[in-house]
Amino acid sequence: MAAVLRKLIQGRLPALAGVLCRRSGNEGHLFLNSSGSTLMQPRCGYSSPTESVIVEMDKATGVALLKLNIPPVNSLSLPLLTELAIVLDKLEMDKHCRGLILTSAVPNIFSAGLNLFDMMDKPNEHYSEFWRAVQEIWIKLYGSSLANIAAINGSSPAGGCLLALCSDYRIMANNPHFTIGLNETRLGIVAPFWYDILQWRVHHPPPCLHLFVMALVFRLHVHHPSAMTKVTRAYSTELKISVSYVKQPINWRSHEIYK
Ligand SMILES: CCCCCCCCC/C=C/C(=O)SCCNC(=O)CCNC(=O)[C@H](O)C(C)(C)COP(=O)(O)OP(=O)(O)OC[C@H]1O[C@@H](n2cnc3c(N)ncnc32)[C@H](O)[C@@H]1OP(=O)(O)O
Repeated sequence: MAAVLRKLIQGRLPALAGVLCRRSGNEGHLFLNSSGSTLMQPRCGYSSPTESVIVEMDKATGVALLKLNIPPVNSLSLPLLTELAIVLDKLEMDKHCRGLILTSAVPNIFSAGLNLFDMMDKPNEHYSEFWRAVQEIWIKLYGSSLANIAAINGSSPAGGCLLALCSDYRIMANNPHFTIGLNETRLGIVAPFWYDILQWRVHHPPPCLHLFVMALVFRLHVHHPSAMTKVTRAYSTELKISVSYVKQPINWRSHEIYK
């Protein structure tokens, strides 16, 4: 909670909002179209060594666009998880970076979840390393001090859904062919209890959070800059409560769904 409040105080969420709303047209503006592709003009960029994670940093706003880039399905293999962790660490340490948007460079797929081949026919040491890497990504994204949004521009089953749930907010392309959810139960993989809680929070967001983000997405700021300021001021208390709700420490004993 402290981390989220810190983001709010440091103005990181509004910074991210600025990227979503600042300019009209396609220039510097991120949105998802019906095919799920993201449009944004980067100011400068760098990539992880194997380009499995492409990073486009908008220096003007301090918001980094991260595109997962492992065709055919962005499955979360040990190398991809490791590179993503390195990129997240770099951004966290970059004092110019204020927020990130996680999306995919692979058409129609956000992420197919954990790489199935990393979970079979491997020595025990591999499993330890793999699950440690999974856990690390969850901790880095959920505990990040940067404001982060998942721009889900394709199907996102299982671990792909987990990536999205770790973000502060999710926007998914409106395409009936794109699916999201926990299909891994069919494979006998039991999702941990906190996964449940994350989903519950996503399905029961405080109304104010929606109001705020929707206002941004519909570019209230572009068409009515003063209205956006009014919304932010009028709901400042609710907004703080909403934002602090996004990443509460998870304590299943005290959570509503376990009472
Ligand atoms: C404390 C911390 C604890 C943390 C604990 C956290 C718990 C998290 C639990 C998470 C568990 C998981 O993620 S388990 C993973 C579950 N994921 C899945 O079951 C994904 C299933 N895949 C799909 O639904 C589909 O593939 C989908 C992504 C929609 C794309 O469909 P398409 O028709 O476009 O493509 P396909 O033809 O199916 O797939 C293209 C190729 O990609 C391969 N492929 C697809 N998914 C793959 C995958 N996950 N891993 C590897 N390879 C995959 C296929 O075999 C094909 O390979 P070729 O035939 O060689 O071309």
